[in-house]
Amino acid sequence: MSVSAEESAVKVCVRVRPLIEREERATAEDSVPAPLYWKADRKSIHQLDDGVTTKSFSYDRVFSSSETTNHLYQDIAKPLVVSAVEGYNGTIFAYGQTSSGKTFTMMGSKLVPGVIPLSMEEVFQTIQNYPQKEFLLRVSYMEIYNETVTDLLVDNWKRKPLEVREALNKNIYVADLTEELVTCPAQALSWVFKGEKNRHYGKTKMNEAEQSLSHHLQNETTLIYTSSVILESRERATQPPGITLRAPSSCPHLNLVDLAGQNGPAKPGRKALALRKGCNINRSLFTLAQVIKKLSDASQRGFTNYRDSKLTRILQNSLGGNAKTVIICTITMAAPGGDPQHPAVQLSKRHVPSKAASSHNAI
Ligand SMILES: Nc1ncnc2c1ncn2[C@@H]1O[C@H](COP(=O)(O)OP(=O)(O)OP(=O)(O)O)[C@@H](O)[C@H]1O
Repeated sequence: MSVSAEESAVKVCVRVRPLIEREERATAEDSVPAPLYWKADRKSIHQLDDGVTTKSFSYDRVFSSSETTNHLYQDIAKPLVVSAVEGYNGTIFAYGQTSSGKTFTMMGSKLVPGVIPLSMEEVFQTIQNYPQKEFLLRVSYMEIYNETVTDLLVDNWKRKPLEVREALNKNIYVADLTEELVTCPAQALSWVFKGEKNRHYGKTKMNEAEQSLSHHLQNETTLIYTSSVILESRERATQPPGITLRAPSSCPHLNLVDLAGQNGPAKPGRKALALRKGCNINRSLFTLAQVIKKLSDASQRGFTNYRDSKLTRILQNSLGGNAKTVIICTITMAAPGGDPQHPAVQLSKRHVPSKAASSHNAI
């Protein structure tokens, strides 16, 4: 089975989150609105300098701040989840600066479920449409921290670095990664919650005031989290009793990945180790951005070196080939966009120095 040529196997989207209270005013005492650094339309975002568009970046889709998670899910994630049940590998990435809405989009809350719980429900609902197949569903949850892979479904004291290996059939796998058998969405989600709880929050040598912004700063050293649903299936045997003729099984992976916020340039107080970690964060994200660009843009040819980082090596079978990929860049209009390392800038399909850009209808 292969992804049909007319539909692109990689979709790059942007999700704009609504402004939060602290962004709505220029300063705490001020009633003046904070400046906006971006505007958006259905397929592009535009960098603003003093309200004037300076550059525009295009994507498969831009979701405005008024579009719900469910809307985003139905539009770009559901087709990929359904394909995973049908046998394609699939990966959904959330990528964005700290506090840009990755967790809101991927995990959501009880009231507004995110892409992960919605996908779990979908998987179990969709397999009902295939009574001729038997499914064996498993969940894993790993962390890539400083280019080291660990299993977040095992207790802290038992955790050790895991090796990435290649099987005889050329499939890449993480040796000894726990895969828990699941039989309903709630059970699958409970393993994801366990993995979330075991996340690694590194501490940086920032000053007290910075530490107090802990939720944001923790992400300076929070890296890459991948929860996967492994959808092993085979046709039910229809032979008379006593004859065992088993059809070959298919075993696609549905990977749901939370990528670290971008790690900015060196800040005072950060020591050498933290800097090395920064390089490794950037290695994974840089290599991923290169791979995504090559896969999503037919004009970008050449050898794709998946081996350049742990993330792309592990996801090698799920990127390109028999696979579908969606990447959701979360942004806020209130964060400056001039940095070429900005996630949305790194992953844009194309950017145009703007004149034409200002003629787009903003959303
Ligand atoms: N689309 C949205 N609609 C409404 N609120 C949102 C949306 N996206 C994010 N938020 C809110 O913005 C805040 C930051 O979002 P969130 O925690 O998801 O960001 P994050 O990128 O996961 O941050 P961090 O990297 O620090 O973990 C939260 O209070 C969240 O509820």
